[in-house]
Amino acid sequence: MLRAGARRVRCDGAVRGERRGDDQDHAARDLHGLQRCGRERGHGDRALAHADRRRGRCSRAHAGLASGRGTVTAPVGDTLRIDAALDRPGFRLEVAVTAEPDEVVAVLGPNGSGKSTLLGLVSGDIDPTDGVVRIGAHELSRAGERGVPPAARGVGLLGQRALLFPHLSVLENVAFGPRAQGRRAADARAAAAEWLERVGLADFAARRPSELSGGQQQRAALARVLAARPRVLLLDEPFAALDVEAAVQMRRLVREQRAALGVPMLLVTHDPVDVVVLADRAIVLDAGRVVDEGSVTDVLGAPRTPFAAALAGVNLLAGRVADDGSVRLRDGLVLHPSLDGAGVGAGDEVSVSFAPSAVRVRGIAAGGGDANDAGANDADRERHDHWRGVVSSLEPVRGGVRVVCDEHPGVSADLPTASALAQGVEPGVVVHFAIEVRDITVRAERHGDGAEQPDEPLATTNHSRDGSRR
Ligand SMILES: Nc1ncnc2c1ncn2[C@@H]1O[C@H](COP(=O)(O)OP(=O)(O)OP(=O)(O)O)[C@@H](O)[C@H]1O
Repeated sequence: MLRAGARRVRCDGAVRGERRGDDQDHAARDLHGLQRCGRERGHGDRALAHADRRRGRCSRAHAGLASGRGTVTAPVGDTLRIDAALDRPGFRLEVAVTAEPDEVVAVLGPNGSGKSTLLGLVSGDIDPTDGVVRIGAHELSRAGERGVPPAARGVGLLGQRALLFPHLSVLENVAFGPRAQGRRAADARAAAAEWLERVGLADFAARRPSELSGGQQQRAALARVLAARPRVLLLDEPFAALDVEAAVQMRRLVREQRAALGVPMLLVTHDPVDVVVLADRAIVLDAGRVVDEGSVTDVLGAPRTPFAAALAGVNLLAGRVADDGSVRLRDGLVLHPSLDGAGVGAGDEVSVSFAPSAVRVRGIAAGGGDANDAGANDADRERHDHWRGVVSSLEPVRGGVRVVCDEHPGVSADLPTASALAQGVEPGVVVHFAIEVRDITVRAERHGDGAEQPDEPLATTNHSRDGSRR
């Protein structure tokens, strides 16, 4: 069946998981090699030669997304659905994740939480132990059955390293996908030239990858993936190895292309900037389970998990709503945030989050007087929460210092370096903290869904940016 406007994709049973012929397997391996490997010198030449021979022998042999006779509909614009589990010794990934067409879902989580395993289920590197992976109505894999081979899935993968074929020109690298899919050399080159134009590399088409900067190589890799017209795009920390400027350009490029692509995308990253710039939704994995999911604003703005809090650079603390509507944190600090919309009442356990930069820090004048409190009127007290503490640590953060006090070790507060110096904020001194209550977010604490329950206040400094726990 063909649907108007849908991209026609050769199937021959591939997307139904049926056995395919040798020619197709060759082509599939070639394209998969293109997307995943590119390491082996000579692989690209051999693969191109395969593609050429294949065309001569069998005009119906296509890899991945080629169109041709006997095609079935596999439209761009299908939803990716992963409702599957994978067992390994000591680890089980069990997830239900969907990504709509034109939606970027950020996959977040600490090291070893299962992010790569999730991508592997989609790319076909790993078969599920239970469940199914689908694009639209097409099953890519089902537990216990032979899945669609990786290269026939129409899944594009852009990783940290460009992995271009070193001995091919940039143009030939990008043309590789269309050629492996059975397009004529002239067409494939024309398509490659168009993609190079789109990624701003038109003038570099004749160069070898080694003659490009890291950022340019990654742009060429993006062009190569997109020239293969994927139905799903997997982005596995694609900007992590780039310098700041190149990463900015690549993010912009991916953002520009995503609308044109109209395919579901999974983005694995440890960088909150990637999430904010590119993602529509985020899921947080921990020990193989989805422990939080929602809009980026929800997941990073009002995090439920220590990992998301660390990624977003916010304080995340556990507490309980008191009878008077205040929130008593486990370390004894009492705050008065609005509970509107949080769906919680007296006695409920909650997560409280706020940015360290939202906390004002003032040194207390010698003699114990508290300048802030002294000046605070009733209206001010209603708008702010105040507390004092003895500074236990100072650590540098961009543009300033992060202050933690003995009494509330889960609460970080940031202030400009000049301000810290001027006020004599240093370890051992007593300081005054204040926060506007409107800057505090409260969410109902979840129970029974596998979410990590913080039993201590969890400081933003407990996790490194790469997700490892310190
Ligand atoms: N090939 C493998 N064989 C056995 N166990 C594996 C294999 N690959 C990963 N694992 C284990 O599976 C679990 C999930 O690993 P995975 O690579 O998916 O995590 P991740 O979230 O991608 O981590 P990172 O952020 O470090 O890349 C870990 O416990 C890991 O040790």
